[in-house]
Amino acid sequence: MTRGGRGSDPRRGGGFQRGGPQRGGGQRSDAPRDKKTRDKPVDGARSVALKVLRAVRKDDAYANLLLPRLLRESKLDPRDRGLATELAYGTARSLGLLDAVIASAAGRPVADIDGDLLDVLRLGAYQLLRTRIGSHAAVSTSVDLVRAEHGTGQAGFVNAVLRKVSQRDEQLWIDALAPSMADDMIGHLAFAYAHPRWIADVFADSLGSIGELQAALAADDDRPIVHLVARPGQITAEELALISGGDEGRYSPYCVYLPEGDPGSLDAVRDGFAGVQDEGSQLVAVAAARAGVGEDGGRWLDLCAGPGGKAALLGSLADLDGAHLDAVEVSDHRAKLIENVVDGLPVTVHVADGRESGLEPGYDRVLVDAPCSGLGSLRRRPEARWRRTPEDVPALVELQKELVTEALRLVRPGGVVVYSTCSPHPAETTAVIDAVLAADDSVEQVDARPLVAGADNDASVFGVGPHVQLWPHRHDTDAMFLAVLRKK
Ligand SMILES: C[S@@+](CC[C@H](N)C(=O)[O-])C[C@H]1O[C@@H](n2cnc3c(N)ncnc32)[C@H](O)[C@@H]1O
Repeated sequence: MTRGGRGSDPRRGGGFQRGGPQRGGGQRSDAPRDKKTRDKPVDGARSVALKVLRAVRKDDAYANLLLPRLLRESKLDPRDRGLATELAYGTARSLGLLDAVIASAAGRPVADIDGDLLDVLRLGAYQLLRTRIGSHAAVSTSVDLVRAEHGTGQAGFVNAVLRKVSQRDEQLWIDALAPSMADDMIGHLAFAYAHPRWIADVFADSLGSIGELQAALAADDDRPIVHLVARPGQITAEELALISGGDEGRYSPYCVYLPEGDPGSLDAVRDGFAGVQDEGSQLVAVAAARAGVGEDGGRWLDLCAGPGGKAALLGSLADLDGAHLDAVEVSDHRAKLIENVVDGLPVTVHVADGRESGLEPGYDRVLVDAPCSGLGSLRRRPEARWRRTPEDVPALVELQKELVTEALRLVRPGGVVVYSTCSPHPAETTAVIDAVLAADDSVEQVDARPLVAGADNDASVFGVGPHVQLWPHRHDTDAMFLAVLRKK
């Protein structure tokens, strides 16, 4: 490992002011690099992870969309692909914790560190604090990445900061930097499990106990296994489990858990008999298809349908039932994505605002899978927790209420509206339902639990009802919320 020049090793005590490296380090340098250092090969898995982190920071990229493309284009072997995935997603999830540690080790706020160097520091700090990768490998590969792009001076800065980070393990850094449990339990857990404080507050409001909050935050940090949906009428979950080597789901009759392997390599997925879909999302579509409506006239509606996961499942069920699904989506691009997944099904896609779709009332079943903060799928969207802000929520709540109100106008008496969010935020879930029920006495809420429990489960695994709030730590699903409303 290169030591990075005079005074860059914090354990030797030289070159640091107030516990941090020299002020000059970490700022962009245009100094020419010599060919020898520039050409030193860098680690392939870490390069891919770094590209993802950089695109997330600079271009607002989505890690879970970009990484699979970069992996396909790379020549990495399966082991290195796994490492790149762990490093890109793990680092993107842990940013708040990593930045606090880096700022302390560097002796300056991360906002004062060059963004490109900060990406490398985050990647290195993640390896040091949250993986079993040895500190020598974590530091030296980070130094190589910087040297290849920026030359020896900046590499020295990164070397110095990471060596300082490596002097404590994660728990010691948490002890040093997080609020104490005695003073601020939620603040402590938010820091330790790398969640913004406001999200930990929201989860605490919804869960009501510190023990459960800790379990929920920890579950967001676990890498979730892939859930497959077996499209009804095309393949059964039993068959899909057999050919994929997975296990049938606990709640959804169409779900298969795929603990390992690339779902894209399965013929059933390539041929459209199966898809990737969280079991919680499947249950929303299942509830919409199962809810009692008396005689079903076969007019079904999905009012917020893009990119089409639930529309594809509902469309398959509609096909088996002799029904037809109208799928509304405001975004042209996302409407095209729906078209791709409902090909051959009795589904018509409409590009329209769900609040004024122009569709005729009289639907038997309407699904409102509303645009929301997405706080329920943080484990599947690594960087999302650091992008969302509490200020995003009020406008979403307004839109959610307007969409349910319109859905209730479009449903016939005796028909049902299923309202769902991929968020456990009480403002987006129970408060929306309470407001709708208070405003319209022609609407009643139906117990959603028996609709999702399946034959083998007691409805009480979904709480006290009448709505269902799923959680990763309780149900191994995304934290989907669903409520079923019937027009009297
Ligand atoms: C949570 S996503 C729906 C996910 C979808 N049901 C699925 O399973 O794939 C919400 C969708 O609503 C769309 N949307 C947002 N505002 C809308 C509006 N006013 N009318 C209709 N769709 C809207 C968004 O573009 C987004 O595609």
